[in-house]
Amino acid sequence: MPSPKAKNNSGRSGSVPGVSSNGRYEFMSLNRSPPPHLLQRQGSDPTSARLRASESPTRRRGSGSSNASSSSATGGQQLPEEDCMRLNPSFVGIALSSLLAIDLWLSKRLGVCACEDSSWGSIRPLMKLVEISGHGIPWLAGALYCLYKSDSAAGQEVMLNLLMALVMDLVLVGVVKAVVRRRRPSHNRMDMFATFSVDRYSFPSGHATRAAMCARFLLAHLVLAAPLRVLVLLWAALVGFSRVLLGRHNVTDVAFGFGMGYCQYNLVEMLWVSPVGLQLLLGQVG
Ligand SMILES: CC(C)=CCC/C(C)=C/CC/C(C)=C/COP(=O)(O)O
Repeated sequence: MPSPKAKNNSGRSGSVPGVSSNGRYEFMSLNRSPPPHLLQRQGSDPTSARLRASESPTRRRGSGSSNASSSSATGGQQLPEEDCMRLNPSFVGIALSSLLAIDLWLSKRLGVCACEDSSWGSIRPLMKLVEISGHGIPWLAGALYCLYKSDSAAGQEVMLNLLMALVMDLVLVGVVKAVVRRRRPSHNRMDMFATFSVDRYSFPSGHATRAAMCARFLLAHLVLAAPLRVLVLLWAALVGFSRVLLGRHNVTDVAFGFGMGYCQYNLVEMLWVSPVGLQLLLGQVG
């Protein structure tokens, strides 16, 4: 929009704002005759001409076939579609790109253990221990071991369901990573222990999904004492936070991972294998 100052100036110097053939506002002198396509757009009434000039680019573009025909008749250029998009970006687009920019900036700032030389590089070995505590292999091995050692039907049922939950988590995270294909942050060092090929992608954080899902599982079925319940929650939060500190993930990867892991537990409850189902399963296996 032309500024009020410009409008006043135009009143004094005899200039009026107009829309040029390339879609941008420009001032032209009343002393010179305007191009024919502007003459046709503005008509004789200056008020309506100003109103038309203040319309959004999209509205201007779609305000009637007469414009298109006048522009083509006069040899004026049509505004390319992608220029219109840039001139009138959607609110959702702006919100998403802003969120992405904040995410990248924040993740880079928080990646203080990304390497030994980083500002908090000295606690990197500790963060790598936290990383291993949320890795798939110790969890799968632990659940298998407990299933093997458990002598009660109830214990076997819980461990079997935990094992299935862990496998389901690996599959779901693998699928989402393969679809989204978001690269890990540039400051990440790819020195992770035992990864699949999809683990070169960062969205969502597999450690965060597992931590959230397993925390809910433990709280629902295994850990009853209040202090231990707090410890489980702290562990899950630390696993997620360590992913960003180590530079493995952006903040949004971990946030989405926590949400996804939380929802995965609902799926585990829905697909829960009961003692009857377990007997049938074991009968078929045995
Ligand atoms: C028995 C078997 C096939 C186990 C595979 C366990 C495995 C390699 C899990 C991958 C865990 C991992 C490194 C996930 C990546 O986590 P992010 O938090 O970096 O996404």
